[in-house]
Amino acid sequence: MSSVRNIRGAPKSFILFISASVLVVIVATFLSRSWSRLSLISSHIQVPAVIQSAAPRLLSTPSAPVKMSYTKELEVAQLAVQRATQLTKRVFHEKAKGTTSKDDKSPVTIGDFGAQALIISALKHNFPSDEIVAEEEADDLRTDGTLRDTIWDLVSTTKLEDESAEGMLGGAITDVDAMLDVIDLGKSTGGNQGRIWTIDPIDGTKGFLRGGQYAVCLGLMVDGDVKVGVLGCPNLPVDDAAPLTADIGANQTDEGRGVIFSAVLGEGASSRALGTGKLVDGKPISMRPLNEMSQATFCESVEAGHSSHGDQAEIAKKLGITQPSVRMDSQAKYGSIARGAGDVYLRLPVKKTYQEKIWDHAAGDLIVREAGGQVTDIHGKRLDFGVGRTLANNKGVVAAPKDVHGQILSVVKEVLGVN
Ligand SMILES: Nc1ncnc2c1ncn2[C@@H]1O[C@H](COP(=O)(O)O)[C@@H](OP(=O)(O)O)[C@H]1O
Ligand SMILES: [Mg+2]
Ligand SMILES: [Mg+2]
Ligand SMILES: [Mg+2]
Repeated sequence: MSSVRNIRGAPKSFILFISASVLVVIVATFLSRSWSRLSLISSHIQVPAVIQSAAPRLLSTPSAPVKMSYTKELEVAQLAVQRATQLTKRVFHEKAKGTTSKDDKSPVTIGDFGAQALIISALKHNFPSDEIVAEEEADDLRTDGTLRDTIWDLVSTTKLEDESAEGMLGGAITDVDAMLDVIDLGKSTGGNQGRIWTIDPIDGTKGFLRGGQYAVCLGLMVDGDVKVGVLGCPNLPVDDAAPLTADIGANQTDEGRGVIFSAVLGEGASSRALGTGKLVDGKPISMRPLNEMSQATFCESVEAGHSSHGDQAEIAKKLGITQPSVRMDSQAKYGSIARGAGDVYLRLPVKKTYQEKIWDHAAGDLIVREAGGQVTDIHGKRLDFGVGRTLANNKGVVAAPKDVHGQILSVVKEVLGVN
């Protein structure tokens, strides 16, 4: 009796509060059941395969997330390349580039050494047991104090503007001796076992010195197969649709220039503006469809000593191509055809004995293949990155859209007289 009397005697506001709470519980229960039913239905909806492959991140359902491979490797590689280009851009705009000559008479600058130090330091911080095949070594810097100190000056003052991005790369190298040791970590002999990064800190050093195109290149091979490729091209237009030219104008401004191309095996290729801090968003790239062979734009090296201009011109003529080729230094050629600014990249041997270096091709080869292209040597063999520091099993390069690669290759073989 007394309890009934208590409820009856309760204030109106208390009764209102209890009723509202009960209502909230009922509504919440209903919503949560409907949501799980909705999730169940959505997990049974079949998304067309073509859409799934184009936008795996967007269409992944909570029950079956699409797994992206090498996510950390890709992010570290892109940030490391972005940081290294900060250094190379400083040197590019300097008159004195600290150029010396290597044993093979090819040039190397303070930019090459500095970029290699910064990239290896980032890789070692994140993937300490991975091997590295890099172009440069520190021998000359150990005997030339002035050169060493100039490079240390650059390396110790180059960092990404975003703290978390810089932190991801492990921050600064501790001292000048550590820098020399870091540069020399790139001496792996390569091969087809395990994880091996390959670095070209400045590809197209001659272009870099001429005020032309160059690229900072990084690739990850696993058991001899390239899985991740990144190219930083500070002097190419950001705009994927910009007309193809290697020229950057007389006043060499950075305005509207600087692009990173990247690819992960099986996941497509993309481009994004080269920044100074965090990575900006990228967008997918693909080679352009070539309806008429006569309309194709060919890319080739500026240096006649690196690729035969005469053979290339004869091949183009036989294919009915009338436009002159676009000459461009570095792997910027691979990036340019991958985004459809050009169509075909030919690298035709000049010397029979020359072996192409893996760092000159690893990233570009993957980026073009992931953008819908095919890359082979002049015999039609895939580039083999698993036989050491050079492409000892290959001669030259033929990179073209998949559907016309065979047609171009047969003319290459005919002109060069090879099988
Ligand atoms: N005789 C030769 N044939 C082919 N490539 C050569 C060569 N001599 C040097 N190279 C390579 O050509 C690269 C530049 O390529 P490109 O002509 O497409 O710009 C150089 O890279 P580095 O500039 O990193 O040394 C170097 O490794
Ligand atoms: Mg070189
Ligand atoms: Mg190179
Ligand atoms: Mg180089």
